[in-house]
Amino acid sequence: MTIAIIGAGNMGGAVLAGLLEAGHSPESVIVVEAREEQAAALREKHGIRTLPATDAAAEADVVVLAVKPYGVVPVLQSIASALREGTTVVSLAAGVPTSAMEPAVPDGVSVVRVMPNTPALVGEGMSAVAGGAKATPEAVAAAADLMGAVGKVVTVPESQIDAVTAISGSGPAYVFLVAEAWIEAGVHLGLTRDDATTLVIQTLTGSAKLLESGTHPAILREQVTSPGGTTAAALGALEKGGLRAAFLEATRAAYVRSQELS
Ligand SMILES: NC(=O)C1=CN([C@@H]2O[C@H](COP(=O)(O)OP(=O)(O)OC[C@H]3O[C@@H](n4cnc5c(N)ncnc54)[C@H](O)[C@@H]3O)[C@@H](O)[C@H]2O)C=CC1
Ligand SMILES: O=C(O)[C@@H]1CCC=N1
Repeated sequence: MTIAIIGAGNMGGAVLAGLLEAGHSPESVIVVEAREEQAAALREKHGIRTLPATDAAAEADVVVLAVKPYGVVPVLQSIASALREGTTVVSLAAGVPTSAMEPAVPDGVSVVRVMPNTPALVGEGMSAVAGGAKATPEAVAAAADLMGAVGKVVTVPESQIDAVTAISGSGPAYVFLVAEAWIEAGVHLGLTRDDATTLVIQTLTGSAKLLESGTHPAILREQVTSPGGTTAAALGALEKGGLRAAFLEATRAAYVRSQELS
């Protein structure tokens, strides 16, 4: 199977690295990248080919679109005549519905929309996959397989992609903001910035692993919370500060913004 990646920045670059790591041969992956310096660096690092978009599209069984959202439809229009029947187009772009992409491709080409997130850069991504109206089940499965190279995958109806964007697409930024605030809080308490950073990152990593064990978050939280103790004092302050309400509001804002962008 030949995979063409159009746009090898953060997301496209992560998918490229994940595919090669998962055992795809460099000969089976073609990159289309507007920045020649980046294209040359990827050729050098991975031994892959870079080609003009139409040449890559003509060879590909799967075309991954990882350009900025405004570039998606123009790129599809520019490669449409080169796409063969049976090709799958997988778009990673936020806010571009399959209904906007499907008119740009010939009949017999499946369009699948994916919402990934940046931990894909380290093989720990979370992607949701949604097939367009004309996508075959095989095409949806191929997209899920592709994103499986850089993390976990769920399949959802496209109507839920805005909610996915609000939860996992934008989600890493929520964690990074919390980490930033938490580290600064440690510095306020007199820790060195290095120590505070180590304490926070390892606490996040260890807690994420405990969550992965499948125990409900409320039970894990109770295990940390002695009656009348330090955690109870901190949690009381977080509740008073409106943490839960802030999460509801934040994700609602991302959801609404995702709908607006579409
Ligand atoms: N960064 C994020 O957290 C997420 C990004 N996405 C989506 O992924 C897509 C890519 O985002 P990033 O990787 O962050 O952007 P980026 O700016 O890092 O990468 C885009 C790449 O496409 C290249 N490019 C632009 N036009 C091109 C063209 N016509 N032909 C070939 N290459 C072209 C650019 O040179 C650049 O390397 C966007 O549509 C975004 O909505 C989706 C979910 C999360
Ligand atoms: O902020 C954004 O619009 C994109 C979508 C999900 C993550 N980044």
